Amino acid sequence: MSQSIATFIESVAKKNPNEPEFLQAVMEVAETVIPFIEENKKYQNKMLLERMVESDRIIIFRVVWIDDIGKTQVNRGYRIQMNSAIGPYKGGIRFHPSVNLSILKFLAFEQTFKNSLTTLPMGGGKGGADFDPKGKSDNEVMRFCQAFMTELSKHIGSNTDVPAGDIGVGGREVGYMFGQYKRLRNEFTGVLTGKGISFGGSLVRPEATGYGNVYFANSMLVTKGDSFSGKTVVVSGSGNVAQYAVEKATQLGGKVVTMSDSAGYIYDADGIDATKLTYIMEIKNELRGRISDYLNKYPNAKYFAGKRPWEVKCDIALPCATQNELNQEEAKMLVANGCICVSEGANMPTTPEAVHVFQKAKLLFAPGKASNAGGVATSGLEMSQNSLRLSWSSEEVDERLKGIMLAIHASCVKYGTDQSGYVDYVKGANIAGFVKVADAMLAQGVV
Ligand SMILES: NC(=O)C1=CN([C@@H]2O[C@H](COP(=O)(O)OP(=O)(O)OC[C@H]3O[C@@H](n4cnc5c(N)ncnc54)[C@H](O)[C@@H]3O)[C@@H](O)[C@H]2O)C=CC1
Ligand SMILES: O=C(O)CCC(=O)C(=O)O
Repeated sequence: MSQSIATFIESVAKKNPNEPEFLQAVMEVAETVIPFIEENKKYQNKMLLERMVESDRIIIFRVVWIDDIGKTQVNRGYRIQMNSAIGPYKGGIRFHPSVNLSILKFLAFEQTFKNSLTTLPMGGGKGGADFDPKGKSDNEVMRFCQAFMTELSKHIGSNTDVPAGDIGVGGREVGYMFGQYKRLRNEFTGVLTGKGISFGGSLVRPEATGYGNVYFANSMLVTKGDSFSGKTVVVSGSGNVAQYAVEKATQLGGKVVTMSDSAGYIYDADGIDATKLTYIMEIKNELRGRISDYLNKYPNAKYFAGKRPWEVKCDIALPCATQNELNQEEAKMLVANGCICVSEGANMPTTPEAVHVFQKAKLLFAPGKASNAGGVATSGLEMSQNSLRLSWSSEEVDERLKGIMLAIHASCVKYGTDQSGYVDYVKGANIAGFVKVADAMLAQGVV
């Protein structure tokens, strides 16, 4: 690590103590962006990266609600408004007991670069609460969402900050939050994305992150004259992103053999086809059960409690669950087993040591800020449709999504190709994301 990177990281660490995830995300960007700044006079001595690691503002608030047995519950809510240089803050809301400032700052920082890559005018933000929707009734989730939005509504708006879903926040939660915003503000507006189709949602938004990840992985494979056809694919997670990654990978001719949740993974040697995936969607989206329930209907599959799927031999790996879910040992296992492509559906699922393993082995490796950008890009398309008061067909949205993923791939190739022809997609995504935000910040003066 160069002296300038070390000094920068040291100062960020000092100002942001006890925030390991945030520091990890900043370090990964600094490693590639600081050398780029040093080569480009235009970006020098403007403190651009120093400004980008400081949030525009952070809102932290109390969320009080009453559970089904009449007990008062208290949670902590957050919204990080990270950077609005290129558009209104945009990024999801996460409800998970692990939510804290470090995790949300890492996500908001990543989101700024990701949104820049989408080609659409969206700044970076992220929010959430340490609320655990698991085991809660529908009414409890609704009361929590209403209490959360009662405070959040003061800080967001269709031209200011437009939240959406993330872990623990899907169509149900977005619906409850939208209803409360409308009630408080008497305003029917595109203040959230991921809405239901009957009240301003976009077709293909639920599918977009998973589909987009597979489109991106496919673009990487195409650079090697390859495709998904006949490939064995290992997927982690079984939520929104994982489900649609499995659907698209299967449609493109891949055989997906694993899915997981925080308790373990299932391995189905015959492949998780469309019928089996419908069952997983029922387990996860309606019954809100565990991935192990898959064996109730498909007893030939195996369940590995407390384990992650990276030990399974595969050609392509799609980590779609959560941050730091794929470590150095697991990366070595994937490489040793002949994996050729890893494309992140989740945000920062691969630890920095694991990323280095993939890059050293010259694998096709895509960082989430590029490969999972299809979700927020389609949220951007939802915002456009809301502004136009129109709704586009599935085909039209999917075509635009494909076009955006191709454009992101091209940007990564432009900024990430080294002299040997190897594409460092991490470097490419970081620099391409940085350039657009930095240019806008320079044009807007010292703010
Ligand atoms: N929903 C979206 O449009 C986007 C989501 N992402 C990222 O994708 C990832 C998954 O998000 P969603 O599918 O939306 O959430 P979800 O709530 O629908 O699913 C989350 C999945 O991760 C698993 N999970 C959670 N914590 C875990 C842990 N500690 N260990 C193992 N598995 C765990 C859950 O069991 C579930 O399968 C997250 O990193 C999120 O930030 C990224 C871009 C957009
Ligand atoms: O669609 C959005 O605004 C949120 C997507 C998101 O949270 C993400 O890209 O991580």
